[in-house]
Amino acid sequence: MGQEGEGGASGRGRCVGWPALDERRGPLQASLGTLGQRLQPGMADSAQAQKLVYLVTGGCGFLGEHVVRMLLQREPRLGELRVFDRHLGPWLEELKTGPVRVTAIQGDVTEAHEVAAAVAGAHVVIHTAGLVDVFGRASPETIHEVNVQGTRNVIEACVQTGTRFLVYTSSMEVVGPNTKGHPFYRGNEDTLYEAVHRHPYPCSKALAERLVLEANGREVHGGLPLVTCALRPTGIYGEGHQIMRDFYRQGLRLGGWLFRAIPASVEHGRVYVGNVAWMHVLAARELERRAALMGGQVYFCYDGSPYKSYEDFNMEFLGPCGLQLVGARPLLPYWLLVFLAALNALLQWLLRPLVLYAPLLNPYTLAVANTTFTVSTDKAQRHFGYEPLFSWEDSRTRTILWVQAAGSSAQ
Ligand SMILES: NC(=O)C1=CN([C@@H]2O[C@H](COP(=O)(O)OP(=O)(O)OC[C@H]3O[C@@H](n4cnc5c(N)ncnc54)[C@H](O)[C@@H]3O)[C@@H](O)[C@H]2O)C=CC1
Ligand SMILES: CC(C)CCC[C@@H](C)[C@H]1CC[C@H]2[C@@H]3[C@H](O)CC4=CC(=O)CC[C@]4(C)[C@H]3CC[C@]12C
Repeated sequence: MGQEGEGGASGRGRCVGWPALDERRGPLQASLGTLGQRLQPGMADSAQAQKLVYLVTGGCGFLGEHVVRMLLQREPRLGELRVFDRHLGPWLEELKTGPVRVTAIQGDVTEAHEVAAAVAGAHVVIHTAGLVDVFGRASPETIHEVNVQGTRNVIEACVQTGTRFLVYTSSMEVVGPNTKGHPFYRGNEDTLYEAVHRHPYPCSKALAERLVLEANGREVHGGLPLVTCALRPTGIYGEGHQIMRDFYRQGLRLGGWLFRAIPASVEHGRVYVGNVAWMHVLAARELERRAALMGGQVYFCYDGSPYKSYEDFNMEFLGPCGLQLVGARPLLPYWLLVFLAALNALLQWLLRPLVLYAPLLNPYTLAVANTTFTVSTDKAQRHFGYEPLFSWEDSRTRTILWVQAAGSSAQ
């Protein structure tokens, strides 16, 4: 961790039941061979400084696609854009006809040699690839492998190949909500908070974030220091948000009604995907010039989206699409929700040998949705000039248009 954030909302909490980082070192060192000798990129030290090679891992995901498009629109020094993902999207083809060279790389972050090959020669890596699973679809081991070992592979690839700038997509979940349900009200990067994780997803994000921050300053091939930072978005919404689309479809199936489950007074932080992408592009752009300030730092990522409960916030989009949220108060008592969430968890465990049962409601998602967690900070603005690119009105309109289109099609 850098100068700021010591002892605060640092994400250095405990991961209950998980091994310490050092116990899971990967074989990357051995598998890299001579890759490190191919290039020694640095953004300001060559005649080619104007044209940069960017790599976006997870570039075909919800956030990744927005980062890719944002880079193409807003990074004038972009010479080549490498998009690395386990599943490449067909939309990439249309980008290949533009002025910037776009290279699609199908690969797996858990495969060290695939990561190293993609990283070699890149000036900047934006590492968004991750397994986002809070519903029990994937095993804890798989989540750890992708999110922690995958991140370790990215770091080692940077070190071995001489890539100096790494921006990591972390999550507000590395801080909380914690397992005790403590509220985090308009907190910032230094707010004291007891981060205790039990769920594999926040655990993995916290461990990965720590790896990234500790890698800041490591000597990369060629002798220069690695510069890293981590961005912690709150709950992301916008075009491509599958859970929003699922709520919309569920509401349509229920005749246009959704039923309140969470008190309106519980605030849940949300941020528009376009602004998250913009913050990544800005952070990546400024990392070299402001290495001493930004290196090893974490930044919460949020914008002017209103502070509301998870359901009331969704209604900002689903309401104009014709849905109604029934009830000024939760229709079911909280103890019953807790019971149902526990029942779902039990059923998931019992049915696992036969079928994957992974409903939205489980003890973890209930705790997250039912605990106030919002941020308010100007650290990203002070350190690298982040201001949201999209106003709340723009973000809302864009999201509504997408929900309307996605809800009625098979997108
Ligand atoms: N969705 C949200 O509300 C938030 C997401 N985040 C973080 O943002 C990042 C992106 O998340 P989303 O776009 O929401 O998820 P997503 O699932 O839409 O995107 C993740 C991408 O990573 C790729 N990926 C997964 N495993 C891979 C592997 N082994 N090798 C290569 N690629 C792999 C997937 O194919 C996918 O395209 C993640 O790191 C997540 O932890 C952080 C805060 C909030
Ligand atoms: C009626 C139920 C209790 C409503 C369930 C809603 C949940 C599915 C979602 C409520 C909050 C969401 C999470 C939150 O926005 C923060 C996140 C950050 C990430 O890094 C990944 C996604 C997520 C964990 C997000 C997942 C869905 C919710 C739990």
